[in-house]
Amino acid sequence: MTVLADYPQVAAGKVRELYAVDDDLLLFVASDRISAYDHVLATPIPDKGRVLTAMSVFWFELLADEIGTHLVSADDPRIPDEVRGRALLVRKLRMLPVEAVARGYLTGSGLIDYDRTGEVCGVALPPGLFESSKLPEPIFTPATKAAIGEHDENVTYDEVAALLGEEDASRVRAATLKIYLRAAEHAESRGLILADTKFEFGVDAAGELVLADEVLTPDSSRFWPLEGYEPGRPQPSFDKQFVRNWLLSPEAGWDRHGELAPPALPDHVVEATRLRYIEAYERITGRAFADWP
Ligand SMILES: N#Cc1c(N)ncnc1-c1cnn(CCN2CCOCC2)c1
Repeated sequence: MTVLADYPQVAAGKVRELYAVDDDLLLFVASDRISAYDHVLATPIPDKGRVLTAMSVFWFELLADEIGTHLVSADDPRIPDEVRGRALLVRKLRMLPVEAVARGYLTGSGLIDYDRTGEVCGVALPPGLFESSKLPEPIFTPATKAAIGEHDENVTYDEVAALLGEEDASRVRAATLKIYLRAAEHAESRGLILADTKFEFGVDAAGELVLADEVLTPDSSRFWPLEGYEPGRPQPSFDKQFVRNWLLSPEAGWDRHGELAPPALPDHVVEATRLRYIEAYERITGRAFADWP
C-alpha cells in the first residue's frame, strides 16, 4: 500500500503541497488549511481540501476542450488513501514563472494600482471606475510569485514577455483570457460572479501550453454572489466572509494590523465555512459533494 511518506515533497505553499511520484508524475495535495488576512489560520476547515480538489477537477474537465491540463487522475492506486479525494496525480511540466491573473472586475491590488495610476499592470482603464466596478472587458494582469508570506508583484505584459519570451507571453495571455471568459460564463449561469482568478501554466515535452496548479477554486479566485452585486463597495467573499467577519469581531479580540497571529476559530465559524465551500462546489458544478470522489 502506498503512503504519502513514500513520495519526496518537491514544493509547498501555504495550503498545498507537491510530491514526486516518478520522473513524469507529481502528486498535488490540497490541505484543509485556510488563510485569511495573509495568515494561515491555526484552525483547519474539514473537507476544504477535498472540496477544492473536486472543484479543480470539475473545471479541468470543463476546460479540456479549450486547453490541455496537467490532470492525470483523481482516482489512481498511486494516490495514498490518507489524501484520497484531496490529491491529484498530475503531469510534471516545465512551469512558467508567472501568476496569470484575469480580472473582469476591479478590486484588491488591481483597484489599488488603478487608483494610483489609472492602469492595472500597464493596461489603461477608463476614468471613473471604483471598488467592484465591472471592467469594460476582462484584462490580463500578471504577477510574479512572491515568497510565502509576501504579496505577489503586479507586472506588465512587456515584463512577462521579457521573462518568458514573446511567444510564451502571448499564448499565456490569450489562454488566460479565453478560459476566464469560459469560466465566468459558466459561473454566471450558476448565479456567481467570477471577479478574478489566477492560473499557472506549464509547458509539456511536446512544447504545448498546459493549464496546471489548482484552477478556479475560491483560493485562486474571487467568487461573488450575483444576487446583491453592487459596485461601489467591497462584495462579500463567497467562502471566507464568515471567517473574515469573525476575525474582525470584538469576540475575536484580534488586530489584523498587529503582530499577533489570528486566534483559533470557534466551531460555528468552522462549520459555517465548511458548508459554504460545499455549497460553492454544488452550486458551480451541479454535482453532490457526497458523491466525491
Ligand atoms: N501544479 C503544478 C506543477 C506541475 N504540474 N509540474 C511541475 N511543477 C508544478 C509546480 C511546482 N510548483 N508549483 C507552484 C504551485 N504550488 C506550490 C505548492 O504546492 C502545490 C503547487 C507548481
